[in-house]
Amino acid sequence: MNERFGKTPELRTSDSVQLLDTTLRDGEQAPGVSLTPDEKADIARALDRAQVDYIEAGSACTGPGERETIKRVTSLGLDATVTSFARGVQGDIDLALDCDVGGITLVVPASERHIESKVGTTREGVVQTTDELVAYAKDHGLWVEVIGEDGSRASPEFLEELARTSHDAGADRFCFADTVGHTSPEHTYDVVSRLAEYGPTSTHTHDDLGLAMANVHASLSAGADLVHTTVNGIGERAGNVALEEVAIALAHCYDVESVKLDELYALAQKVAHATGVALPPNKAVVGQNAFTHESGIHTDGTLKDDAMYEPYSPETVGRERRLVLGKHAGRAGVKAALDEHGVDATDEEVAAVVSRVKELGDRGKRVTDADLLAFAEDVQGRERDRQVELLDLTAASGGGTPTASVRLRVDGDERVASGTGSGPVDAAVKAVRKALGPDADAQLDDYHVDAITGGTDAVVTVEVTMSLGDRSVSVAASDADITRASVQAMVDALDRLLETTEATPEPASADD
Ligand SMILES: CC(C)C(=O)C(=O)O
Repeated sequence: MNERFGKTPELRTSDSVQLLDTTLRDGEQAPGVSLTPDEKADIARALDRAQVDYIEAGSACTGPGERETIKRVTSLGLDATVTSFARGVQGDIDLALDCDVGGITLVVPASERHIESKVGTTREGVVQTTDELVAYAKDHGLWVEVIGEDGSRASPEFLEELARTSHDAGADRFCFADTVGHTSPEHTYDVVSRLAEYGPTSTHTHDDLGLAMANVHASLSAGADLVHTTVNGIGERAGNVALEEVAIALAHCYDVESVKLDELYALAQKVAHATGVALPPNKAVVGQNAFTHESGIHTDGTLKDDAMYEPYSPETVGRERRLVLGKHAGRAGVKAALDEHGVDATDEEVAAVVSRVKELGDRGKRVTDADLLAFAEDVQGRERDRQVELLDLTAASGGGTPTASVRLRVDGDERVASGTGSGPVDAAVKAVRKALGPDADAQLDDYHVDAITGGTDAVVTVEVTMSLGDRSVSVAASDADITRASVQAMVDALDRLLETTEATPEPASADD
């Protein structure tokens, strides 16, 4: 998949890398994140669709609720091996066994801090417990990975002793853990090389210094062949290494397959939605901007050759490329956007629209399709008759079922409709759809709210992207009332979409 000069670099020892995804355990330990059993089951299915090898579903020792959830995941019949986190006590292994897991990640203290201050034991005690518990778990048919917690602050000699003990007792793997995300790739390389001498080795990295990914690569070059990841990199504090970044880097730089790449975006969105941890726009692979081009130079280059400013195609990870307009827009991008909306424009007209787009962009505004089309109409001296206009909106919520009614002007006639929904915006949107009927059955592709000012009296801007057939438009509207801004944006988007349709949309019948 990679276009490079020379040979594909090889990972030193492993040409196949497995992933253990811990979104449902370490990811859920991110502050403010709590997943319902349904959400965990849903995410586990998505991880399995992506062909992740191991799914850490939670910590069975957390309580009865968590155990029910882990059981729910183990009962899904996934291809992945479902594991539970277990502390170094037999009771935790028994609780994991009650949940029918296929394996455990058995965590024992490795640094002096964890051995003495946290657990209150000795190195000898840790070695003996590890030996006994690995044997116990293996006797009960489990896949066992021993994790030396705080391994990056532990004595490398002691880690070696723990790795040797674990493998001698029958463990399937030993994991190097940079628990506080503080170590360097050089230290990681050194320690993991030593651990890999004793048997299969994994790596668990955190991003406190922004080095989680570098430490994964140091681990793999040093002989590790399993990486702990979380979707979108969520996890304790600054988070863990992100599954999607590990997977694409392995494929792109080393031609090593780990998971199904085209499932990554859907997976990222599912996790962002369930956890409430939004994707930063500039996030690698899954951020809104990862395949979006705005500047004139980049847009022009991309229109000439898709790969001009992209390392790999967006389809690889289940996404699409977007060209957007803003203060850096150039002629090629504006011309392409006008063509897309069926607007013919001379070079002079395109130049005039470019200045208007830049002017709006300079004021820090997002330039929507509706803005672009309005500029083009103005520059070309065209008057446009609106087909659909919002005349009035009333919405009620609080207590009973949220309801809304709208009065629209559609091709000169007034129409009134009402609807109910999960909230006032949903109810109002349903009322608009009812008033316009099936001909205006456009799909809402994106709905985005921004508060322009702080406080409860903030003006909000709602931006919607809607599509009808193969046409799509984005429109923004601002108001102090979020329902009104939403409905106005949607009505304006429908008006733009219906512009090229000859027919007047017929209202929905009572049964629709
Ligand atoms: C692997 C475990 C104990 C962990 O979450 C960590 O070390 O960060």
